[in-house]
Amino acid sequence: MDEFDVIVLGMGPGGEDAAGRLVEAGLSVAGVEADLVGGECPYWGCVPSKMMIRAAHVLGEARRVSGLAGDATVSPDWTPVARRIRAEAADDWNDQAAADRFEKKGGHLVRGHGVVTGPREVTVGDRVLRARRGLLISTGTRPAIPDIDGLAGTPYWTNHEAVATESVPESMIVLGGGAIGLELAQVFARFGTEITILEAAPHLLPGEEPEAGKLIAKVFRDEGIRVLTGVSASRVRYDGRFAVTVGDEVIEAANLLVVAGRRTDLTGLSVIGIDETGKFIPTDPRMRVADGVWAAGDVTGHGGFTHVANYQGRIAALDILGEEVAGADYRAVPRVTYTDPEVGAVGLTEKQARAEGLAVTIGVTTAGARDWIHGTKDILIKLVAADDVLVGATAVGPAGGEVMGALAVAVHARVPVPTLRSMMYAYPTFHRGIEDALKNLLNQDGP
Ligand SMILES: Cc1cc2nc3c(=O)[nH]c(=O)nc-3n(C[C@H](O)[C@H](O)[C@H](O)COP(=O)(O)OP(=O)(O)OC[C@H]3O[C@@H](n4cnc5c(N)ncnc54)[C@H](O)[C@@H]3O)c2cc1C
Ligand SMILES: NC(=O)c1ccc[n+]([C@@H]2O[C@H](COP(=O)([O-])OP(=O)(O)OC[C@H]3O[C@@H](n4cnc5c(N)ncnc54)[C@H](O)[C@@H]3O)[C@@H](O)[C@H]2O)c1
Repeated sequence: MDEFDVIVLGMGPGGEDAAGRLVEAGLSVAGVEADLVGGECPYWGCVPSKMMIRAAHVLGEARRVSGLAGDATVSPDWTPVARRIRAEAADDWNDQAAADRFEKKGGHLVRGHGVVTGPREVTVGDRVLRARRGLLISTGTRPAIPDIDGLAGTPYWTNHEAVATESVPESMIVLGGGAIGLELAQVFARFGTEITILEAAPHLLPGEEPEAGKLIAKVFRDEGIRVLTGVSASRVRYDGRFAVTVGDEVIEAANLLVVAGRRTDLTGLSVIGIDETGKFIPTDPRMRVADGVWAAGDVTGHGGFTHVANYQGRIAALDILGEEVAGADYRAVPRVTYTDPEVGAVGLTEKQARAEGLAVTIGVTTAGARDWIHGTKDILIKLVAADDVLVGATAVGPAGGEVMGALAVAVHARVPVPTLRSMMYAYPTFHRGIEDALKNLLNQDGP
C-alpha cells in the first residue's frame, strides 16, 4: 500500500495544475496518468490545432492580397505544419519534459490506468494508492463516437489522427459542426481538402448564438466548403473510400473525421456515490464531490476548455489545502472558436437567458468602420442584457476572441450598461462595434 496526502487521477490541464500546486505547498502527491502528462490540450487539442489554424489563416490572408494589394500566388504545403506540431507542440508525443517538471517539484508520477476503488483509494495495476487528505478526479473526456450503422471498425479519424497527420487528405467528410469540426474543417479546406460538414443541429456551433453559426456557414460556403445542417448520417461504408448516407444522398470522401462531441468515463465511480450512467461528476462550488473527493476539468461538465480546467484545478487545490477560496463562478465562461472569422462568446446566449426567465434586451451590430476598412462584411456583435447589465455576448470577426475579452470583463464584473455606454471606444477598432451594439439594445419578445 502506497500512501500519499493527495492522489490526482488524470494529469491533463485540470489535474497537472492542481498536482503541481499541492506539491509546491509541501504535500506528498501521486499523479496517476494513463497516457501523456499534460492531457489532450498540448498533444492533440488546443496547441497543435492552433498551430494548424495559424498556418491556414496565413493562407487565407495571402488569398486576400488580390483586390487589396496586388497579386499573390499561394502554394500550400503541409510539411512545415506537421513538422512544427511534431517538434514544437507535441515533442513527438513524448511527455518526458512534463513528467520531469512534476517529479522535479517532488511529485510522484504513477503511470497506468487508475481505477477508483474507495473514497480515497485508487488502484493502478497491482498497486493500491491511498490518500490521507483527498482524491482529485480530473479524467477529462474522449471522443464520442455516434452509433451509426457501419461506422465502427472503419478507419475514421478523430482529432488525434487529424493533428498527427503528415499529409492532407484529398477529400473529407466532417461529422459534427462544433468547435473542433469547424476549426479542423477550415484548416484542411485551406490546404486543399474538399470538405463536407454534416451537422445534426439546425445551425453550426449549436451551443452558441444562431447568428454566429449562420455567419460561419456563409463564410465556409464562400470558401468552397459544403455545409449541411439539420442532417443525420444513417449509414457508413468503407472500401478504400468512405461512403456516408445522408437522407437520399450518398456522400463519398477519402476520409471521415468524427468530431461529434466528447464523452466522460465514470466507470467504477459508484464506490464514491457517483451515478456511473451520468454524463459528468457533479461538484459543489469548491469542486467537492464527496468527503475527501474533488473533481476538476471536462469531467465536471462546466465547459470543455483548458481555462475552465485550470480554474477549477486551482480552486480544488486551494480547498484541499484548507485555504479560503471563492467558489467557482460560471457566469462569464469565455470561449473562442478559432475559425476565420473567430467566434468569441461569453456568458449566456439569448436562448439560455430567456430559459432562465430573465427579462432580456438584445443589441446587435453587423457593420462598422474597421470591417469596411479591413475589407470584410463578416462581423457580428450580439449583446444580451438583463437588469441593465450584460449577461452574455458574442463577437464574430477577424479578432472576435480578442473583442470578446472586453465583453467578458463587462459580464464578469457586472458593469452597468450606462457605464459601458459612457466610455470611449478607440476609432476605428473592431471592438468599437460594442458601442454600436449597446446603442441598439432593444426590448425584444424573443425568438
Ligand atoms: C482538437 C481540440 C482543440 C481544443 N482547443 C481548445 C482551445 O483552443 N482552447 C481551450 O480552452 N480548450 C480547447 N480544447 C479543450 C481542452 O483540450 C480540454 O478542455 C482540456 O484538455 C480538459 O482538460 P482536463 O484535464 O479536464 O482533461 P484532459 O485534457 O482530457 O486530460 C485528462 C487526462 O486524464 C487521463 N486519464 C483519464 N482517465 C484516466 C484513468 N482512469 N487513469 C489514469 N489517467 C486517466 C487521460 O489520459 C488524460 O491525460 C480542445 C480540445 C480538442 C480535442
Ligand atoms: N477553441 C476551443 O476552445 C475549442 C476547440 C475545439 C474543441 N473545444 C472543446 O472540445 C469539446 C469537444 O468539441 P466538439 O466540437 O467535438 O464537440 P461539440 O459538442 O462542441 O460539437 C459536436 C457537434 O457534433 C454534432 N453532432 C453530434 N452527433 C452528430 C451526428 N451523429 N451527426 C452530425 N452531427 C452530430 C453536435 O450537434 C455538435 O454540434 C467541446 O467541449 C469544445 O468546447 C474547444
